[in-house]
Amino acid sequence: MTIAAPSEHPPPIPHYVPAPEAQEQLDYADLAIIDLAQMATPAGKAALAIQVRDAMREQGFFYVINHGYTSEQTERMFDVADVPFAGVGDEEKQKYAGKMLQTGSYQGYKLRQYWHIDKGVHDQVENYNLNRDVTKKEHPEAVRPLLPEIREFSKQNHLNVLHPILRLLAVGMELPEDTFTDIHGYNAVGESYTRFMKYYPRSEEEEQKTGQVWLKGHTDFGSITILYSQPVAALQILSPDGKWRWIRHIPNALVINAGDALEYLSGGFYRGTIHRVVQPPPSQRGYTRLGVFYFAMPDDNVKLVPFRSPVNPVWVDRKFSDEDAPTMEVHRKGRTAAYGKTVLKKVDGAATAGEGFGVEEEVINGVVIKHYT
Ligand SMILES: O=C(O)CCC(=O)C(=O)O
Ligand SMILES: [Fe+2]
Repeated sequence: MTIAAPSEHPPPIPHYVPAPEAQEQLDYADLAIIDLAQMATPAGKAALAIQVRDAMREQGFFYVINHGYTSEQTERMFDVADVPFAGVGDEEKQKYAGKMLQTGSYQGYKLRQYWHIDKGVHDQVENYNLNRDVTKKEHPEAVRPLLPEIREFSKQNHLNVLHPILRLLAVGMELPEDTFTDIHGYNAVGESYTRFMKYYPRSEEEEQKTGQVWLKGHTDFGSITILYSQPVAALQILSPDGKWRWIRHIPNALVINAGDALEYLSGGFYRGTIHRVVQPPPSQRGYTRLGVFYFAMPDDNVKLVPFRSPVNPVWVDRKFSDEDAPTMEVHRKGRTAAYGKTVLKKVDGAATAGEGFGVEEEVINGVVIKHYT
């Protein structure tokens, strides 16, 4: 399959109108805003490296602005993102469903009700995932004319967002600037991918049984997650003081966080921050919530062993030794196949996450994975 260059006149598609911004005063996380335009000068870059290092170590989440896409381009991507959901019928969706359990890969649809959330309640969220090499799989008919744009979008995220951030993170721990970009090749074998995600309103019964949790607290398993800010408040991060705080919408900003792979590679210098998705506040209930993401991960053959650096010579609470460290391929397959499908074991939440927290565990490839409620 060959994919044409993006056309100057992209195919017309319906416009996705998101919910209005939340009316409520919510307890928002106070996150740093990283201006990538400052990368243009050496002094700006040095200052950014410090900002990114501190933001990543203190909160684990930050915003990025001036990433290269205009508001119009971002808005168009949200329209594109809705096509696999609103523009494809149920039967065709089934045909392109991902085979997570069999392949450990997310490519294709994750249909509604696939993940178990709590007390027999399953999720109400659809995903459509595409490898940055969009020719790796077949796509539903309505998506095919949009592949040139989606491929450009992945490339933009990989080269103009992910790579600059990885350079700043390497400098932040006094490693050569290309330490992390070298193992996140755009053309290498690996699964960095674009995800479109649509949450649908749930029934009152589902909300009650799950304590309004749509997606349990978790860390992402890749290295960096890029989320395109959208208006429906629902994403919360576990702040350093142990409180869940909301992520505020900043138009055309990106929300960035680290996942487990970066924690392993940095020897715990940067950590995967726990986040979850809950029912939106009353003023935004009854709307769908459309998400656009780029999930980045190291190349498949990368062994997830820490890079020692002058600021981080040893890793004290590491989960496995160098010899036992999995490759990214093994790590992602284990996490993808198991997610939402295994029986979780309840553990003493107060001891791990603080008073009032429920924690459940599962063991994947010998590593304990926690889920927080
Ligand atoms: O929908 C969101 O805002 C976050 C989703 C998320 O955490 C994930 O897909 O890993
Ligand atoms: Fe996540």
